[in-house]
Amino acid sequence: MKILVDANVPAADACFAPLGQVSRRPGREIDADSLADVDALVIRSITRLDADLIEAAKAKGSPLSFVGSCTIGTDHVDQAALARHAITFASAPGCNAEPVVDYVLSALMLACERRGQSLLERRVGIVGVGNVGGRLAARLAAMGIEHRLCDPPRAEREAGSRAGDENGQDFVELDALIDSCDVLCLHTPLVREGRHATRHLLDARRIEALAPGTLLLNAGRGDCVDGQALSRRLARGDDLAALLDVWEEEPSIDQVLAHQVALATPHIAGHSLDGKLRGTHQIHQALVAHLGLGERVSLAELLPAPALSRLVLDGGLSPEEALALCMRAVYDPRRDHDRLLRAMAVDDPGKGFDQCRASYPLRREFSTLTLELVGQAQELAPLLSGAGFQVDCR
Ligand SMILES: NC(=O)c1ccc[n+]([C@@H]2O[C@H](COP(=O)([O-])OP(=O)(O)OC[C@H]3O[C@@H](n4cnc5c(N)ncnc54)[C@H](O)[C@@H]3O)[C@@H](O)[C@H]2O)c1
Ligand SMILES: O=C(O)[C@H](O)[C@H](O)COP(=O)(O)O
Repeated sequence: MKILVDANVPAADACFAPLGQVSRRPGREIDADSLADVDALVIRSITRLDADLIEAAKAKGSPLSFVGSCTIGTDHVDQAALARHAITFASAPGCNAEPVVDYVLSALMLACERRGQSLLERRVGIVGVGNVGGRLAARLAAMGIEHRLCDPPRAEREAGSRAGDENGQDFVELDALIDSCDVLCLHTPLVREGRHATRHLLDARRIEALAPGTLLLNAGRGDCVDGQALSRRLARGDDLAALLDVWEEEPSIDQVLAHQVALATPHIAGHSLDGKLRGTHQIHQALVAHLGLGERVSLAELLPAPALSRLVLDGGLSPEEALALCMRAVYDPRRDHDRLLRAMAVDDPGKGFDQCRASYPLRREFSTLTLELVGQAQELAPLLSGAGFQVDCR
């Protein structure tokens, strides 16, 4: 069988060569011609697989019977159009939820430090409490950081049973969340229509309602926030800080907004090596199941050992200092902000955005670092393990 794989899918040969003949192509260049003789397609989020492309490929006689997206989000795929042609579809739920949470904690820590505030004393509102938002809530709870949850679809589904997360928190309405939190984190999918549509969920009215000093972070989808309204609000300079990983019109993002926000990153919140490999491997599993075969490679075989696996902490660090040190040892979001602004300055901005993602530096997850806590530093164990690190008390 012929398998076409986006050029930015890691471990494609290990996962797909045992199953057929693999060819690679940049995700934005996958068109009907390239699908003409392809049985299985493996993509990431930048390939817009809409009804027109699927119909055009089928009109060319494409034998396509499987599409796998190595991503959590699925808004780039018209699943109804695939179903009309009996094409099996699989995505990779949860594959990069952990690195998104690493990103959120690192970004919030940085923003709080810059403002001379303590992350541990802020109240975080989480919008969208699924794989990402749920894991964020769990880590915040373990770190003792106050948080509130907003997820109307879940609140509805779970009405009657206990609504809320594992820690027994109830869901609140978005407007109430905005009124009561000084940090707002968006982890919603892009839902274009229906009662719980998320396009411009944060519209001009809600952006106006954010109190001065609020930190607004979006790592869901760019269209969930009205970028123009946010840009107008930021232009007033009343101390709202926006931390954006996702943007409207990616890769040709609003250049004014990119320079107004406190942190601008090129849709890489989930781009740890671990998260990408989990995504590829989940699609490997889906494809072998589709073919009625067994797994050909395990995830453990794909994951290399981390370059930094152990750090020894002795006494003398405050909880905030220890957290910042350990987070930055694994992931420093300033690198991604600086890379993006540099890349957009020297090249066509859209190309620069894509280039930053395609050449993304190796990044591992908090859980790959073991912290050896010695003496007084052992008091930090609950906080540091709550943040997601492995902890070893001697
Ligand atoms: N920036 C990145 O790199 C990155 C990485 C992974 C995922 N994502 C995005 O984050 C989204 C969420 O990921 P996930 O794994 O948590 O997905 P998920 O499907 O597990 O959870 C999404 C949650 O959002 C809720 N939701 C839907 N509509 C809502 C609304 N109107 N208001 C509030 N909540 C609503 C759902 O009920 C669900 O609980 C993905 O769909 C993807 O678009 C981005
Ligand atoms: O939905 C997802 O999983 C994420 O948004 C993912 O990290 C997007 O990355 P891409 O597929 O564009 O490389």
